[in-house]
Parts: sequence; C-alpha cells; structure tokens
Amino acid sequence: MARFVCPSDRGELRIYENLDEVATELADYIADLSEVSVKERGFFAIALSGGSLISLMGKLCEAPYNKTVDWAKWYIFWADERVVAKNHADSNYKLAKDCLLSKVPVIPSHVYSINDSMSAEEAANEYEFVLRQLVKTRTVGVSEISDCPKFDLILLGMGPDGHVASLFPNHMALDEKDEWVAAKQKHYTQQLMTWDPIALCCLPGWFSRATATWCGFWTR
Ligand SMILES: O=C(O)[C@H](O)[C@@H](O)[C@H](O)[C@H](O)COP(=O)(O)O
Repeated sequence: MARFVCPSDRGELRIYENLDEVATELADYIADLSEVSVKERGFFAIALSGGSLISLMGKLCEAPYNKTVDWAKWYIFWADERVVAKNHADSNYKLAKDCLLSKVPVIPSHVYSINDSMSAEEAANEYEFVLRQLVKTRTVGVSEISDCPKFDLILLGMGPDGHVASLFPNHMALDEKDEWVAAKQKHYTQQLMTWDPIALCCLPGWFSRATATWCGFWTR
C-alpha cells in the first residue's frame, strides 16, 4: 500500500515501500486503462521508454494479466529510442521485447519500433509519417486542442537530473513545436540519438522514479 499519496489537480504522487509494490500497482494501472481504452475506442495505444521501468512491467506477463488483458488490441510505440540496431544491448525495443513483448500475445504488426536501417533523421521522419496515418484512422487518439497524437498511456522513467524520455532539462529539443518525432543527440554521449514525440505534452502519463530511499510514481 502507498505510504504517501499527494493528490493535486495536476496529478497524484504515490510513494511505496518497495519496487514490488510499485510493480503490482503499475500492472493494475495498465490493465485497467487498457480495458477502458479498448471499451471506449477499440484500441490501446501505449508508448514505452527505456530504463528500469520496463522490468517493472514484468508482472503483466504473469497471471492474471497475461490472460485477462486484451493483448490483440494493443498498439505499441516508443517515447524514445537510441540509434542502435534492434538487437543491440542499448536498444529500448530489445529491452521491451525481451522483458515483455515476447512473453505476451501482442500482434507483431502492432509493434511500432523505430527503423534501424536508415539515418536517425530519416527514421524520425518515417516514424512521424506512420504516426500521422494512425492518428488519421484514430488507432491512436488525437488531442482535443491540437492535431497531436494522444496515446492512451505513455510510460516514462525519470532520470536523477529530472529528464524524461530523452527530454533533458533546458535542452533545445524542449523548444520544438512542429515535429512530432525528432532526432537529436543526447548530451552525455556521442553515440546515442533519441526520438521524442512532441505529443508528450498531451499525455495520460505515469512517471516512475526509484532511488535508494524511495520509489514511487506520479500519474496524470
Ligand atoms: O532510453 C532511456 O534511457 C530512457 O527512456 C530514459 O529516459 C529513462 O527512462 C530514464 O533515464 C530513467 O531510467 P531509470 O528508470 O533506469 O533510472
């Protein structure tokens, strides 16, 4: 049970005793949201990131979720990805595939990983093009205030400096207004480039942060 809950009109912060409690709460949260989205829209469009969050999703591979969740209605996207091959140890796609997607009956054609056979800029453009088609058909919802995609859920971890996905504090990518998907360099390495849907601003989100002293999440 959460030992601290702080509700506000901008969301809710919950802090738990341990990661196992967070994982259980996360699995319940995702399963409930998936059920509601499938009932209301016929689909569940979820965007993942990398980091420790993905292993927290592991409970979804277990009973009852592996049987009760309507996996065939899931459409899976990435909030950020690294410019590496899909089978590279740093790939967020590989992480999700190994920890979750290969263990539940999602439909392979509903898994929208980033194309690793082209340049970062080309892959970002292609990803945006595909997203635009899926927003047109309403497989992915659309924001009420702009034409931006509105995923049913975006799951993000938060780095120690407060970064989410590949959006770092004060990074110029935060000023991007037009593109939905951008290729850019992470400031701490020359090798990794990442994509960030600008749609992060219109999300139902779930942020997790675990440190030596606390672990919890924030929802909106
Ligand atoms: O590709 C990535 O690295 C992630 O998308 C990144 O944004 C991650 O979520 C945070 O760095 C938190 O990571 P941890 O949960 O592992 O601390």
